[in-house]
Amino acid sequence: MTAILSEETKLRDQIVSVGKSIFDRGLTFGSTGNISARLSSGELLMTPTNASLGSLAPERLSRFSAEGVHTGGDKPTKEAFLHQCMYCQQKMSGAVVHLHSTYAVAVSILADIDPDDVLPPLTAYYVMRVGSLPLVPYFPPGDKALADAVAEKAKTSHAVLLANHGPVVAGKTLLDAQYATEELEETAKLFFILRGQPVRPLTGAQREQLRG
Ligand SMILES: O=C(CO)COP(=O)(O)O
Ligand SMILES: [Zn+2]
Repeated sequence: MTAILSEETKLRDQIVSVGKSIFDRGLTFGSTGNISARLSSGELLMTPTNASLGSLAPERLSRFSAEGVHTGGDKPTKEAFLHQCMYCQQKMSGAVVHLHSTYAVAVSILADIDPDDVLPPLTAYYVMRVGSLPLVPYFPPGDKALADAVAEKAKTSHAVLLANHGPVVAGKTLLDAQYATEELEETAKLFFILRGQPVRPLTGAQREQLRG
């Protein structure tokens, strides 16, 4: 019992510190974005709706049973279904991060991107941490249809980009999900810096080497 409590306490504190770090560096703003993390019991902790990631309280995080029932804490994020879909499709995931990070959102609004894989493989770390990034068609935030559309794309990718909205990224741990989301945002920024210039993305063989 003590071990279970301490795992949960540590995870609650980690969600709060990751949220603050993300918010303080302007990677999401206002009350946008949400974070969830999975306990070894299968229960989920999630950020509450309308909460700023910069000032989360560990004891107020929403809690879900392994069966997906809200069992405690404040009213959960309106994207709770979306987070649950990511865990269903990406079985090894221990955490999911969703942000409204500016450059990734900007990419999600462009008319001429490849919906199967939005960003080119510009750097090794992008390939290592993100890999591929399918675009999920637009649905309003919190719409159950958005969660269903995410489930479809998340079958093949742990990172997806919501059209006219922002990224959703699953990771084995909360830090993995955080780092991958940050890598995605920086690559979106590079994409804009380099737009209109001839670029030399990583080749297929270079990508394979990183995956190997
Ligand atoms: O990013 C958001 C919706 O997509 C924020 O919603 P919540 O405040 O309900 O978490
Ligand atoms: Zn959102």
